[in-house]
Amino acid sequence: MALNRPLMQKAASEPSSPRHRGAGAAQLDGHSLGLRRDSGSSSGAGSAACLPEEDCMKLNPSLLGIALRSLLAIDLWMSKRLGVCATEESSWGSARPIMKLIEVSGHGLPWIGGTLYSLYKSDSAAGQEVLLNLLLALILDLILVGIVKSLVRRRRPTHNKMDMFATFSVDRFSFPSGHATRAAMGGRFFLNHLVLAVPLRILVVLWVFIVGLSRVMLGRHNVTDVVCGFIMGYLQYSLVEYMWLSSANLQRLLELCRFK
Ligand SMILES: CC(C)=CCC/C(C)=C/CC/C(C)=C/COP(=O)(O)O
Repeated sequence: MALNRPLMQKAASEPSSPRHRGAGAAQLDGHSLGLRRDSGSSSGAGSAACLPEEDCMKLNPSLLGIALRSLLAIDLWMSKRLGVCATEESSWGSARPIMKLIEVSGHGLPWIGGTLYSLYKSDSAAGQEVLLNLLLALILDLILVGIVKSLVRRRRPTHNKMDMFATFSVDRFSFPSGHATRAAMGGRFFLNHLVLAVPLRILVVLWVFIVGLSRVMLGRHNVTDVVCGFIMGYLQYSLVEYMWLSSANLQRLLELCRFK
């Protein structure tokens, strides 16, 4: 294989090689993932034709790459079509105020504020334990979503009107949807820690899905941002359960803080 190495090195050093694209190309969107055909053909069919079969396979798009690109193309197309409340002038523009109300119901501010207020009002040890764990879960969610958003750096859909209230700078990015992670995690939290009648349990599940759908309808997110947000929020809840702080441990933690 020594004979092929210079050729392989040449191919790898082509500017059109994904490895050599700038930082902007790390952004996960339709453009950077090559929905357009590459204009530079030197690393394409032309040079691939000169290589032995196994090297050709390395340069040709893999099945996984094609599947990913197709999924992204479908995602962008579906998200654009579903973004019917993106502006007042959109086809369902009159439903925008109700969508924004749903947006507020999944925002971090009322969730964290509501939990702090309930904690202040709570006079039972069991209630305080649940609320403190919910507060920690909400903070963990903000941190994890912030980290993933700043790593993936996917831009929000072009049809989104950036008029959200109380956002962090990472919220200019869209993957994953913070509302979706919070809704999925908060929904699971409610279902597991509140004794709710069946109609209310159904309402919680419906609310989770409506929050997710409203993100796409408002044009804030692509479908995959929301689906992955749901998965991430679901898993975050499992992590919270795993790291659950009992009231005895919380007491010890508070004493430790007081001691310091
Ligand atoms: C008490 C305190 C510091 C709360 C911060 C809550 C806050 C500003 C959270 C950000 C929520 C937000 C705008 C998330 C973005 O959601 P996407 O679904 O658009 O990703």
